[in-house]
Order: sequence, then structure tokens, then C-alpha cells
Amino acid sequence: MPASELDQPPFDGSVFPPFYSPRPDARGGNRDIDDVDFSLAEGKTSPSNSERANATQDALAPSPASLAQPPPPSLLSPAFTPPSTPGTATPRSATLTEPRGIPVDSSIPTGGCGTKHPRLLETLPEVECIVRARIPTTTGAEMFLHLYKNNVDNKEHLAIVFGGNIRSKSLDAVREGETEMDRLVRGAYTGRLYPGRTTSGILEGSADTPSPVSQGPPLVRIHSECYTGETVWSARCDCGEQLDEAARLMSLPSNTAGGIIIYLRQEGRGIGLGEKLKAYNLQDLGSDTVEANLLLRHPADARSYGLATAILLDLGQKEIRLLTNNPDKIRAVEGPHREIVVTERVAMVPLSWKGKGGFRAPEVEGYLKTKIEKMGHLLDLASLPRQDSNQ
Ligand SMILES: Nc1nc2c(ncn2[C@@H]2O[C@H](COP(=O)(O)OP(=O)(O)OP(=O)(O)O)[C@@H](O)[C@H]2O)c(=O)[nH]1
Repeated sequence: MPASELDQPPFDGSVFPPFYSPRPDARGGNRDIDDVDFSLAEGKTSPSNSERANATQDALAPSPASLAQPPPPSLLSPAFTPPSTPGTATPRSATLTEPRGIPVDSSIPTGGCGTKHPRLLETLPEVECIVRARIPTTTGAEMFLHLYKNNVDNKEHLAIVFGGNIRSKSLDAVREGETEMDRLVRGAYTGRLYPGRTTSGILEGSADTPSPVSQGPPLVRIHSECYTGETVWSARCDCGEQLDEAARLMSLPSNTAGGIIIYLRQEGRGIGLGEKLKAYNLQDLGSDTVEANLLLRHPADARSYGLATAILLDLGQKEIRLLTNNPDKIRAVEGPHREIVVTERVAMVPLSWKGKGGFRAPEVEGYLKTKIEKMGHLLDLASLPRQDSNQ
């Protein structure tokens, strides 16, 4: 082993570098960092980095008023909420191979969807599936990749569909003047393709989608693009692991309802890869993931989920079981008029927390800790095993 590796103390996952911890106030709550004003209002000069850092520190320090009042429930870390609060417990069973859903109901305050209400646009975007293809995967499971266009951006958002009963209405709709070969090439066929096949199996002249056999709500993951975590093996986040785990759960033979991963091109929680890389440098300089976004004058989370709602509706889904720890996603994907209902939340527990492989790194653990403590993610930090108990 090189001397430099020997010089490194073993990582103790229970101890985070101080810069990953939110500055606690006297009651364990944190002031809302979204209230910090970094905007360049008229007459203001651009704040220096140290001014911005001080402003962030100030925003997180207790004010006299906040010391006098108990913090509102939304500012309490899930670690301090009563264990009976629906939806905040992290499934701990090491033997659990299948997803365990927790019933949720976003229409009531105690429904396990957190307390925040994301602002949603009144109208859903329009989406159209322009091509679909069968993808056999390296795990042996097979899925159908659906590529969508939409009327709000020029990005190619995707739906990764497991199971044969989930079909896209916009893909199956017959287009004027198209031939059966056109339909086969764009993936608008039933069953499987084989050399020499000439018909799509969907009745010519009919806009009807072949009716799927209902098997109950499918398992759904709304996944935001993460080049670093999914392609270049970054240990700063668990995005790659979450994508793999979602696909594994959806491919289990017991999952007869099928599965859908909506893969949205909103890299870096919507700030883009270039800005995310700057945020990483700020994180190496001592900020946590939320502070780094704010210092770059981005919101802590710049994403939206209207496209996911519209794609799920195109795929014929009105009720889903959602794989997430993020309560904002539950309300947001349901749409402005609850066009879709999330009936269950299935927690995404890091594999290393369950003693089932995965990876440990101070960066990913700081990232998860910030999500839990500042963004209200529904995971118990208490379930994070100490490094030595995981070996
Ligand atoms: N700005 C920023 N984005 C990050 C950072 N680390 C990961 N991301 C992005 O965060 C997003 C991860 O989102 P998801 O996997 O959908 O997870 P989530 O909404 O946090 O919640 P879950 O559904 O519980 O996983 C991706 O777009 C990543 O590129 C970071 O440090 N800074």
C-alpha cells in the first residue's frame, strides 16, 4: 500500500467534517436558507464570496426571535420527529430484497409527504413519445426505452419501462400517412419484433392503444440526470446506485405491475453540469450541497416535475408507487390537480446503510446528511451504520 494511503485515517461514517453539518440553533432546527437574499437588486453591489459566505452563516445562525419560538415543524430534522409519523421511518431489515411501500396521502397533513407544498404550474406540458426500442440489459432484464419530445424544452427526456403492459398513447396513435414499416421502426408495435415482421399489430386507422391488463400501480422512479454519479463513478452522491437499484427492483419477477423510470434531463438538480462542478469546488472549500448552490445564486433545488407527470399520464398511469425519499417529488409529480395519485412511497435506502454492498465515502454521507437535515428527505440518519459495523 502506498505510504499516502497508510497516512489516511480510516473513515468513520458517524463523524462528518464540520462543514457538512448545518449550523444548529439552540433547539436543533435550522433557519430556512432559501430566505437568504443573494440577488443583485438595484443599487446593490455584487457580494464578495466571503460576504456571501457570511450571509449564509448569518442566515443559519439563530435570531433572537427564533430562540424565543419553537421552530415550525418543517424545520425539524426527521431525526427528531416522533417515530409514529407516517413515512419518516427508514426500513432497516437487512433481509429485505423487495421494496416495502409506505402508504402515503398528500391530501392530508399527516399523509407522509412532508409539510412543503411545491408551487406547480397550472397546466401540464405536452409530451409525445417519438420512438421506443427494446433494450436487453447486462443484468438479463429487458426494458423498453421511450424517448419523448415536449413543448417546454428541447431536451430528450426518457421513460425506461419494465414489463409489457405499459404502453404510450402518443406512440401508439396512428400518424397520418405512415406505413406499417414506419410504425415498426418507431417502435409502435405490439409483442416483439422478429426478422421479416411486416405488421405492427395495432389496428390500422385506430388511435386506440391496445388495452393493458391492469396489475395495480406500477413502481415508479423519477430520476434526475447525474453525469458524475451515473457515468464517471462519483462517490459524492448515490445517484448511480439509485438508478441501478430502481432498475433491479422493477425487474424482480414478483413485480408484476411493471416499473417506470422517468429519466429527466435536469442535471445537478436543474442547474446543469457546469454549475454543479462549480458547486463541487465550493463543497471542497467547505460548503455543503445546499450552501454551494446558494453561493452560486441558484435555488437549493431548481427542478420541476411537470414533464414526469405528463409522461406518466401518456403511459396510462393514474396511480403509482413512488421510489423516493424526497417529499417534494411526491406532491410535485401528482400534478397541479392531482392528475396522478401516489399511493405508496418506497424508500430508497443506500445499500451500505442496509449492509448490502454499496459504497461509503465522506462526501456521499455529507450529501445525504444535508438532504435529510436541510431538504427534509425522509431517511433516518440514525440508520446510518458506523463504518466498523458495516465491515
Ligand atoms: N447542485 C447539485 N446537484 C447535485 C449534487 N449531487 C447530486 N446532484 C444532482 O441531484 C440530482 C439527484 O436527484 P435524484 O436522484 O432525483 O434524487 P432526489 O430528488 O434528491 O431524491 P430521491 O428521489 O430520494 O433520490 C441529480 O440531478 C444530480 O445531478 C450536488 O452536490 N449539487
